[in-house]
Amino acid sequence: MSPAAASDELHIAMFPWFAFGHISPFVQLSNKLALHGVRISFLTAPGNIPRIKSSLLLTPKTQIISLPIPPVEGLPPGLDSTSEMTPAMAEALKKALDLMQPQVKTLLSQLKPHLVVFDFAQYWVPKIASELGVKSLQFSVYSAVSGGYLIVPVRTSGNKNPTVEDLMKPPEGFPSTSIVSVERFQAENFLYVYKSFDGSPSVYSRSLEIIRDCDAIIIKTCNELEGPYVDHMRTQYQKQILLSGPLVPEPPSGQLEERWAKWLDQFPSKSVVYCSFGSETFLSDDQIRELSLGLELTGLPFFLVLNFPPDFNNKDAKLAGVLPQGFQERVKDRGIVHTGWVQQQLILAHDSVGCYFCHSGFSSVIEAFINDCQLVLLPLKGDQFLNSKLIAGDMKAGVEVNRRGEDGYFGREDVSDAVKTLMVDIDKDPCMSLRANHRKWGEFLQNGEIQAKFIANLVEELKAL
Ligand SMILES: O=c1ccn([C@@H]2O[C@H](COP(=O)(O)OP(=O)(O)O[C@H]3O[C@H](CO)[C@@H](O)[C@H](O)[C@H]3O)[C@@H](O)[C@H]2O)c(=O)[nH]1
Repeated sequence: MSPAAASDELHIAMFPWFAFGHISPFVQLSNKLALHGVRISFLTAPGNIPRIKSSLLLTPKTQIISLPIPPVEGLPPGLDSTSEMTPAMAEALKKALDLMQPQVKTLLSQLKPHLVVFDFAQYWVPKIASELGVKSLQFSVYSAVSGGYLIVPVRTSGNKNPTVEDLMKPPEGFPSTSIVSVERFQAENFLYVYKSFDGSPSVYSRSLEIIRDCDAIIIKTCNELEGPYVDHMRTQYQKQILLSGPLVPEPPSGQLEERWAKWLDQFPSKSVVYCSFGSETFLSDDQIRELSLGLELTGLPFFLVLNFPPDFNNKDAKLAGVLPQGFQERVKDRGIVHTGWVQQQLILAHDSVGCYFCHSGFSSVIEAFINDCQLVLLPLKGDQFLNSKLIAGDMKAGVEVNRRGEDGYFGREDVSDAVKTLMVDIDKDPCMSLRANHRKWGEFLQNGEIQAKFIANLVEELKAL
């Protein structure tokens, strides 16, 4: 009998990549497990602790453990999450993380958890954990469709990295769904997954080592959403794959900032387009111009959030400089443009907001479904392209902005057409059927009994490991 099965109380060490797009789903998973009496030790760099404290369910059985990042070249001290880092610094962070093996081993030997649940970057965790008799599980915060498209051993058969042409097509064995190919600009973006930086292993190499060495993989999805893709991963990985379900967030606590609540209150129910691109996705100046002019063309009220990579010091000045001339004056009665963090879940839950124009981040799209906000998708990198195909293609529950295949260019009309399909032409198809499908998925995700069952099953499976 494994130690976990021997005692009723499961103890899990959670160890996400130091990025909030990863930390948040780890927090959500921890919270749902904690409600089943699971003891949680949450490992992170010190600077992330205050924000984690605001969302992690703090019970007597939950603790947050500080893991200082060792100094490495290219990563200024004091930066603890990728939201503060340039892409080059985030690569240096992977190197720093790799240097943390002794520290993590000592910590695990003191904590003595039954399981350690870790992220894509820490490929060395399974080895350390098995030396200590601790089971290790990767938690993938990405969809199964993206994992199965990009991270399967056949992508490098013959030991060669895939080319753009290879990546335009699904890998061998990929299920027959609406995804038969991707555009060239998307495949070019996928090359990142296979690229090693300055001797540091690529995301793909790290992932393959994890698939080989860990005890099981948990994916943040369910069969209802991604059944064929989950089956495909099981066949390709030859590893136990557990599903956490989509981890639908609890209704957010707190109140929407008064200035935003007041502004939104003046518009009719479900009329406002909320447009934002998550925590680490940025648009180029040209894309911002076409997006903003496209929103203007729709004639609808909108709340646009635009962020910039961390190396921009004065973000408000950058924003003012990048918006088209006269734009803010022209739209002042019906448009807000903001840079910085917003209370996304509270905005989506506001009665006036009827549409979420977004990057297809896997948590963001779930938040749109449960808040009855129509989805207009402008995926900009990696898994987002595949999430968007899942929603707009397989599920037919949203619309993707039309783009030029070669370079991904989109114009203002493409933006406006996509929004109007869902927000203006509502008595015609395809809008009627898209909205019906969206509603169906929203109901599924809001069904508390179904969602609770995902976690109850997971807890049983974890105890049985
Ligand atoms: O101003 C903001 C921005 C984001 N959020 C929240 O942050 C989360 C963002 O989630 P998601 O869109 O899934 O993640 P990102 O961090 O934007 O995206 C990264 O992580 C995702 C996996 O979770 C991937 O799908 C994306 O490609 C990757 O860029 C959501 O809960 C949002 O509500 C806010 O509350 N306020």
